Amino acid sequence: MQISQLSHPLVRHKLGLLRNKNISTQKFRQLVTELSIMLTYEASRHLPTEYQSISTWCGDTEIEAICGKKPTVVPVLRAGMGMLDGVLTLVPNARISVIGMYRNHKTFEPVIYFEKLVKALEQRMVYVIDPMLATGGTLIATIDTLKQHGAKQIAVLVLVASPEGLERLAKHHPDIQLFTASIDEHLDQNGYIVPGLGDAGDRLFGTQ
Ligand SMILES: O=P(O)(O)OC[C@H]1O[C@H](OP(=O)(O)OP(=O)(O)O)[C@H](O)[C@@H]1O
Ligand SMILES: O=c1cc[nH]c(=O)[nH]1
Ligand SMILES: [Mg+2]
Repeated sequence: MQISQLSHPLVRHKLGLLRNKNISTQKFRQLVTELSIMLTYEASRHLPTEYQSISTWCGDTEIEAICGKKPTVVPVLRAGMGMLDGVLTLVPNARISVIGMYRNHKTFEPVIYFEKLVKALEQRMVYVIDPMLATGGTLIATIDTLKQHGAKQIAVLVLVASPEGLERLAKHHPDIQLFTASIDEHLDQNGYIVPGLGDAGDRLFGTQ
């Protein structure tokens, strides 16, 4: 699995702001959007382009345009929804495939409760978005599902990843790319990332 941890000062700064438990729900959402834009910028680096002829004020010229089937972005409900605006800011024509999954509080096993995917996944770049990669169970199950439906080129965008979750995900899905703003210290006994962000879904939706 190819792992990219963003080292840009804006990413480090905004992630630091996000870790503060005293920020408002509105501020938390805004920072998640800004970080998602930067993750998308990195993750979309390898989209293919082709040359096209256009007319300009000074005559005809060749420009580069992104080509191929439109990418699909896959927010993992709920918390992944918080990253969607950021991704669509840079890739506004992306198709949206939704997977709903929550983690059982005792076993940490993922439970799938919604699935609506776009067609022709095998021809698209697939961007999976979820702020937290903790035990890795949710993303392993999400990618299992996407591959069963034909997805081949998969990149995962997370804000914070645990070393334990990364190792597990890499074992199950060595062929994917992963982009993260931070690889944190460890998981605690409740399956939370330390220092992490706390419960990202609750902080985004204001349900804590
Ligand atoms: O790597 P894992 O151990 O599987 O944990 C990570 C998952 O847990 C959180 O979702 P949660 O279950 O809290 O659902 P929510 O998004 O509805 O809050 C988070 O958004 C991930 O989807
Ligand atoms: O630290 C964690 C782990 C799982 N889900 C979260 O929202 N935060
Ligand atoms: Mg949650």
